[in-house]
Amino acid sequence: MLTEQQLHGIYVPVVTPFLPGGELDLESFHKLSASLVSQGINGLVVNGTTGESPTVTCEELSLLSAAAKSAIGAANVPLVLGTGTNDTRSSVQKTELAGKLGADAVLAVVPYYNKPSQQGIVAHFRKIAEVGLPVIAYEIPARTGVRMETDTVRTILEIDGITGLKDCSGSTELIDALQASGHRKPVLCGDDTRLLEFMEAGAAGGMLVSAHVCAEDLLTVYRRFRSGRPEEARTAFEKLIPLMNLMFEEPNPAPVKWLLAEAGQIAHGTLRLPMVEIGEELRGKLRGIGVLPGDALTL
Ligand SMILES: O=C(O)C1=N[C@H](C(=O)O)C[C@H](O)C1
Repeated sequence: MLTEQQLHGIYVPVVTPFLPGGELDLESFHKLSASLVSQGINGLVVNGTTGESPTVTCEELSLLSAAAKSAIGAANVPLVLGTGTNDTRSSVQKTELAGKLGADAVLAVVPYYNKPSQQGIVAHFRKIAEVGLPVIAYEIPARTGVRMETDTVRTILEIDGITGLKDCSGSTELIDALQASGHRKPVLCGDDTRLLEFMEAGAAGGMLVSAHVCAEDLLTVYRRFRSGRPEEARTAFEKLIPLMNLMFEEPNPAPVKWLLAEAGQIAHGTLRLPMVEIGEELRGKLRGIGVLPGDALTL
């Protein structure tokens, strides 16, 4: 079970590779996960936003979880499964399933689309936490359509079993307020280009789609910062920003899937509708960024 101390560093919300017909490509998933683990990442997140969770069935989640566990092997890398939906009952059922599958924690997004009140959001997280598996609450208002107030986040972080927060709120306002009021549960940054800004504000690391492509570089940034070398961390980090920006020039995970397929790290860049492949213009920009085979970024 994930502890607060383990919720630090660079977590990777791994893509869910599909075959051209849309079926799971477990072979690519296993290969990619094993490669990320061997690069020293601090946590593997399956079925997050980047994993196209709205399209993944419970049966598929079970297969992905087994493949992820096999890829992790004996490494000390926590497995986090995305179980959040906009229906509390189904989020609880998926979290129970995650427990049976041997996950170390779950990632539960703020309910999207149905626009719950702040009290409703707290009640949702209480129910999920009651399952007994560590929960990482996931704030991403640009996707969910509802923003948690700071007091709501404080209340949620005080619930037993809520281990920390993944913050994709778009600024450090929330983490600044949490730090100012003495809240110490770990916060992971989910906005790739803001990782350093968040760590300066007290974040324990990041859960970042870019880590598929530059895990070792992000780990270098993280370690330099944590060992008291912020300027060296910044020098390394700034080199990654153009790549990170391209990862969001079309909706995530389409850019990263295209790049991983082009680099031969997954067999196909297939997405499930309503996500579609990136266009020619972005392909050209990604080809020019210097991360395809033989072009590794060096910090
Ligand atoms: O899947 C995730 O976890 C992430 N989702 C964010 C998004 O898709 O907007 C981005 C972040 O890098 C990780």
